Amino acid sequence: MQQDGVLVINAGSSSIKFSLYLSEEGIKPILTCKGQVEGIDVSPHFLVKAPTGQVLHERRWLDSPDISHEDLFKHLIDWVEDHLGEVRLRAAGHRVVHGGAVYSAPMLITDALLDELEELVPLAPLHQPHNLAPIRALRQVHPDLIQVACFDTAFHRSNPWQAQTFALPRRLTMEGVKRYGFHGLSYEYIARTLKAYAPATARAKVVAAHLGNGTSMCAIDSGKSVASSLGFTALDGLPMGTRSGALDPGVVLYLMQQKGMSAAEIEDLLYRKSGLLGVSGVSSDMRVLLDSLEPRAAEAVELFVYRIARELGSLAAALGGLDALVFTGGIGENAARIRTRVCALSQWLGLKIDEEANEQNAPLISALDSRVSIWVIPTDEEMMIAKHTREVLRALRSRGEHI
Ligand SMILES: Nc1ncnc2c1ncn2[C@@H]1O[C@H](COP(=O)(O)OP(=O)(O)O)[C@@H](O)[C@H]1O
Ligand SMILES: CC(=O)OP(=O)(O)O
Ligand SMILES: [Mg+2]
Repeated sequence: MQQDGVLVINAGSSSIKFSLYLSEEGIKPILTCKGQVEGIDVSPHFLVKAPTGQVLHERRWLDSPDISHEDLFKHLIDWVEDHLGEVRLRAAGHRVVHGGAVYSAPMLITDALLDELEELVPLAPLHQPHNLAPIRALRQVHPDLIQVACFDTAFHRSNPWQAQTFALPRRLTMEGVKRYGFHGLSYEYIARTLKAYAPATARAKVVAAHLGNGTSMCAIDSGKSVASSLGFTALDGLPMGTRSGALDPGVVLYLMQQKGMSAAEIEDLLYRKSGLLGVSGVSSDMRVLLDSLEPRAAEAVELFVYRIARELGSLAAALGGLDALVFTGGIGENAARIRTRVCALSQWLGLKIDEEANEQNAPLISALDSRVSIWVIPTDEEMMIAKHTREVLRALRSRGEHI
């Protein structure tokens, strides 16, 4: 029997992730396989797994920094098409990092929308071009395929105006120079999953920490985002793998006026050469830093942890209290040492970790007498994209469109 499929694409700066879901009306999307090309620009590695963890396909391009995102995406899509079997591709859902001031819900992709999203490339140079390229590539080979953009900024549109506004002249705010926040698909998934684990906690005051290559934190009140650490661009807030996080804007003026740096050079410095990489001089990869004996690697880790603990205080203030902290993202889900350090610096807020549960990355890692509950929840941005894409399909069908 032929089944309908939804392809989900989450294209990042150094990886392209995909998932293929079966999509039957009234039934939760069923995952059939999940894959990713990692290490783009160094030595790409393509790996596809079944939900059981069984490896379905693997290929490496050793020392091939020249192979482009486009070539790798083509390889990925060829593999998907060869393995669709009885599945008829109904739609493709994409993570698009920046939705700007206008888009606060998943959108059906049209040429006009693509052009508008293209204008936001300067606000997310590490992500937006790679988010849009697979959409364009798929439109070329499958012009009739329904494609849906799911925005990382959308979940934060519930923020009160104070959380969205910079203290700049109003005309700039009116132009859209304001805080958008990112990692929204991840936070939406965390809010939903916490509701399943602990419904009363999910209705309370929660801070979620998405600690990955991109890192941010979000204050969630009764399931809604009220503040987050990322801003106009995905450069604000915490130090990240290669991004600086929040800076005194005077640093940018100094770099321009005293050092004569161009906008492109400053962009390169702040997006690609700063953060954990810049401070350690060793790596942007937390695993490497945690294993390193280099003192500057330890300092980079300590700065990362210090800034997370400070941000937690700030977001607790935005919430007017704190009932739960959730760790997610590659670092948040796996690095017990980082969680221990953050919680140790946050004892004053009523956090007390259970070290044994923490070592096991257990969902609930707080001690019984911790006032604030502490959780580790693996995120699933792809699942949220599949869900939103099905909702758009359903809306199109209910408008009588033949799809
Ligand atoms: N076991 C682990 N211990 C410490 N850090 C880890 C571990 N596994 C992954 N990480 C870190 O997670 C980060 C990548 O996070 P991830 O969320 O996968 O990134 P992306 O933002 O690219 O999706 C890297 O810094 C990596 O070192
Ligand atoms: C917005 C952002 O930083 O995303 P990522 O974690 O995928 O880099
Ligand atoms: Mg990520």
